[in-house]
Amino acid sequence: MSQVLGKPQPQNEDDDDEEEEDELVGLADYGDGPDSSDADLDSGAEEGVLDFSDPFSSEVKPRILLMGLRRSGKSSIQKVVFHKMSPNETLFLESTNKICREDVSNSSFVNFQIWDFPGQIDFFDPTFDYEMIFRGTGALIFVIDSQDDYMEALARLHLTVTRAYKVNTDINFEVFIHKVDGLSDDHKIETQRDIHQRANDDLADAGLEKIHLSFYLTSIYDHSIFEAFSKVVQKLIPQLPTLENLLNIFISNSGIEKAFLFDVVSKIYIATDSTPVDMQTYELCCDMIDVVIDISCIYLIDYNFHCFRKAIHEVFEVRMKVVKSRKVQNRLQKKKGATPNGTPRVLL
Ligand SMILES: Nc1nc2c(ncn2[C@@H]2O[C@H](COP(=O)(O)OP(=O)(O)OP(=O)(O)O)[C@@H](O)[C@H]2O)c(=O)[nH]1
Repeated sequence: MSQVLGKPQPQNEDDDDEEEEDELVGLADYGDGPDSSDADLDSGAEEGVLDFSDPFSSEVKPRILLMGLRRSGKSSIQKVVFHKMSPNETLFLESTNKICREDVSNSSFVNFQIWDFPGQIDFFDPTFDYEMIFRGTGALIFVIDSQDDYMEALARLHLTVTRAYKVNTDINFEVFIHKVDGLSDDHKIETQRDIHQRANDDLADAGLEKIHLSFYLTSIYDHSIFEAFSKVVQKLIPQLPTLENLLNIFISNSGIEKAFLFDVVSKIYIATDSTPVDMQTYELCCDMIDVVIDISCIYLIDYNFHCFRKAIHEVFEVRMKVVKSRKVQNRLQKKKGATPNGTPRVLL
C-alpha cells in the first residue's frame, strides 16, 4: 500500500552545509532554541532563535512562515509535526516571543526552513524587516483559532497577506482553520464557509481578488494537521508532477491500490498517485509508520531485517484489529489489493 522512503541525509553533510551557510551570512553565533537537542535527535532539524533584524537574505531553502494571533496554535503545530511532541504536551508550551527558525532537512524533498512568529508581531515596527522575510518565502501559513472569535484574526490575515503579496507575488497563502477538534461536523463546515467568504470578500474589497488563499481544517489531535502540512510542502517541491507520474506507474504495474511517498520522520507525504486521498488510508499508513519507528530500533540492532519485517506485519495486523472499526475493515476488505484474509497489503 505504501512505499516508505525518505532516508535522512548523512549527518556530516548537513553539518558541513550548515557551517558553510552560517559562515557566509555571519550567523555562527546564533543561539540554539530551547529544544535544539530534541530537534537534532527527533527530526534532523536545527533550530535557532532570531532577532527581528536577522539578515537572512541569502537563504536558498524554501521558507515556510507560521503566522497568526497569539495562542492560535502555531508552535504546537510545529512541535507536533516536526518534533513528535504529543498533543497534550502542547498545553505547557510557553508563548513565543521571538521569531524561531528551524531547518528541516529530513530528505532531499523535505528540505526547508520553518519560521515560527510570535503572535504579537508588529509589521509597522521599523526594526522588523518584513520585506527581507517575505522575499524568500515559499509558503505563509496563517493559523486561525476556530474555537475563538475570529474577527481579529481575519483582519490580521488580510493585513499579513496584502503586505506579503506586495513584496512577493509567488508566496502560497495557506490558511489553517485550527483547533477544529472542538467543533461539531456541521459547525466545522459552517466555520470554513464563513472564514473563506469573509477573507475573500476583504481581498475583493481591496481589489486583490487575484490573491489565492487555500483553506484547511486542522487539529493537532488527529491526522488533519499532517495532511494539511503535506499539501503545503508538496506545493514547494518542483519534482511533484514527476513523482506523481512514477507513483501512477508503480500502482498500475503492481496492483497496489494506493501509494504514498512518505517522509517517515514527520509523516508528511511528499507525493501520492493521482487517485483521491482517502483520509482513513492515510491514517493507516501513519499508524504503520509509528509502528515501524517504535520497533525498528530493537530489530535493526540485531541486523535481522527478516524478523523486523515479520514483526512489523504482525504488529500491524493486531493494530488493525484493535484500532480500526469493523466498518473500516470491511471496506478495506472489499477493495482491490486486499490479501485473502482481508488485511491490506503493506510494502516495506
Ligand atoms: N483543542 C486544541 N488546542 C490546541 C490545538 N493546537 C494548539 N492548541 C492549544 O493552543 C494553545 C496555544 O498553543 P501555542 O502553540 O502555544 O500557540 P501559539 O500560536 O504558538 O502562541 P504564541 O506563541 O503566543 O503566538 C496551547 O494550549 C495548545 O495546547 C488544537 O489543534 N486543538
